[in-house]
Amino acid sequence: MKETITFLGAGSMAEAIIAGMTAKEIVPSRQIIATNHSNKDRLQELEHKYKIQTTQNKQAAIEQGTIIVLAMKPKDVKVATAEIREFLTEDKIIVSLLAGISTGYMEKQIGTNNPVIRVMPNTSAMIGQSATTIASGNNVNEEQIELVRTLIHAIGTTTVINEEEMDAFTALAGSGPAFYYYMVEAMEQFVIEKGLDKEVAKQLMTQTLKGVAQMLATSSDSPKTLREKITSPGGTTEAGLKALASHDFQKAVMNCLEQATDKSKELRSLFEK
Ligand SMILES: NC(=O)C1=CN([C@@H]2O[C@H](COP(=O)(O)OP(=O)(O)OC[C@H]3O[C@@H](n4cnc5c(N)ncnc54)[C@H](OP(=O)(O)O)[C@@H]3O)[C@@H](O)[C@H]2O)C=CC1
Ligand SMILES: O=C(O)[C@@H]1CCC=N1
Repeated sequence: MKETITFLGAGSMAEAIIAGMTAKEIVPSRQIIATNHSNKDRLQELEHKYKIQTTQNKQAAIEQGTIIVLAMKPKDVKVATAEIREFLTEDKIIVSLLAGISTGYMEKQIGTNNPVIRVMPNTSAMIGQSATTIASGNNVNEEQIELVRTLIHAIGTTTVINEEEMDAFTALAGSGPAFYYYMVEAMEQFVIEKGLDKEVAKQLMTQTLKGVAQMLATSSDSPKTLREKITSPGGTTEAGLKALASHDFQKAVMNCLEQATDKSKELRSLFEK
């Protein structure tokens, strides 16, 4: 691919995408540029690790990039876009990773007719396993969305959605890995309390999770049926599930997703002023 990709922001998500893209060699490493607010050490770390280019000169970073990835926190978007506006020629595609922030706001904030595509990846991009959703703004054509899809495909699956669905999909897939990790952390506590071998337990837990993911992806059974096939009457699974139900597990999970979805909306209302 001939594109040059500039990351404005060099934190966790930028690194996960850079790691995924460089591993797949979708673009040569030297065609990836990263810049940030002020952390020079971080830029050096990324340059060293992924052989990409880094710079503190935002003008140079933007001028060289054909695809500009906004990878700062929503709270920093106003300052960040103001800093680059004058260097944005209209041929550049803007990809926004920002949770909650709409393409409409981005278009207004940038104040040009640049195409804006909103992308919600997750940190599994690092190993090419992100479940990424994409929604396009007003100035985007099919070719541009396909280009970004191809690029994002290097970090996992890509699904084009309506922008109204983005808040809920941010909860499910953008934040989603953290919710699964949280469950594994609880299992780790159990492993510690029982004095089990941590390495053995880790291997068993990760293989179990991989198996579950594969079953969900390939089986024609619903999650409920899959669960029921494990649950012998009067058995161990039933005992465990009863304990989860007694702590309102389902309610807790639904509430977790509801709160994450609402926060995405709240970010929009907070920063889109
Ligand atoms: N982490 C995740 O799992 C996911 C994150 N996202 C989205 O990605 C975005 C980044 O998140 P994450 O990587 O976790 O955040 P981090 O806090 O890890 O990184 C933020 C980066 O933004 C940089 N930055 C701040 N201000 C500016 C500026 N004015 N110009 C250029 N760079 C700037 C920071 O630079 P410095 O260090 O120098 O201050 C830092 O490199 C967020 O909007 C988030 O919603 C989306 C999906 C998943
Ligand atoms: O927590 C956040 O706001 C970001 C967006 C999705 C995952 N991390």
